[in-house]
Amino acid sequence: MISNQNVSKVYKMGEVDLTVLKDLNLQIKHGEFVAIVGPSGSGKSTVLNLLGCLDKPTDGKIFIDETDVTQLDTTALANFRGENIGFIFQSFNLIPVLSVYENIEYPLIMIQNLPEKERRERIMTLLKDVDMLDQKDKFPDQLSGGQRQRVAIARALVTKPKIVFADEPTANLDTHTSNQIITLMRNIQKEFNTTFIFATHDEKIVTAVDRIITLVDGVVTDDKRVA
Ligand SMILES: Nc1ncnc2c1ncn2[C@@H]1O[C@H](COP(=O)(O)OP(=O)(O)OP(=O)(O)O)[C@@H](O)[C@H]1O
Repeated sequence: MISNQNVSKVYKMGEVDLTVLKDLNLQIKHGEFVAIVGPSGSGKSTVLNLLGCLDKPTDGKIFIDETDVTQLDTTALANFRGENIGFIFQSFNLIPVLSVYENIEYPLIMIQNLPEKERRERIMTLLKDVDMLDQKDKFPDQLSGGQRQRVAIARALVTKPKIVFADEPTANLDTHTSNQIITLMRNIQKEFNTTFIFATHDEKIVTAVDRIITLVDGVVTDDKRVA
């Protein structure tokens, strides 16, 4: 369960304070498939960055299960992120000099001390799941947008995270490929009870999720279950 209490975020812009989130109180259970929607600049990415432990709130508390992540120092936060959280971005963020296989392997080498055999098994299973086994030795610039995003999804899942945050994961993809990617994430959610939290403008994602949280000017104005 992700739960936060009175979370706010203020960015300091020189002399000016820009408040982008006010008194956020959200609870998201394990296995939920949730979209955060709202106009550009409403604070969606900020919420993802805070709940995803990439950034700290100015005020308030964020619990992921029993851990108050706002109390962790930078190293502890990075370790917590590595063990519990995966990220998918609209720009894929693959490492250009690494092959598909190596891109997926990267978080395991960075974070977890897994034996080579288990590492290989996990990567090969995921390559099959995202239907990229025959592309495993290619480099990112030799792939289509949809293929890159499938690699990014495999990379986000290789550490077996409890929660995946996806910031506009379909923004650079055509309709058909977007639908494939959404179905892939839905299947993973069902199989592993992985929580997926999207920040998106994409109607295809909005119609696929179970819950829609609307943000306007840093405030939740609507939170509804749709499935
Ligand atoms: N590091 C930062 N420093 C200062 N202001 C920031 C920073 N990051 C975001 N902002 C501002 O905070 C507000 C919310 O930004 P955020 O990216 O969370 O919105 P969003 O809803 O995800 O927008 P979009 O749909 O365009 O991606 C915006 O006004 C933005 O300019």
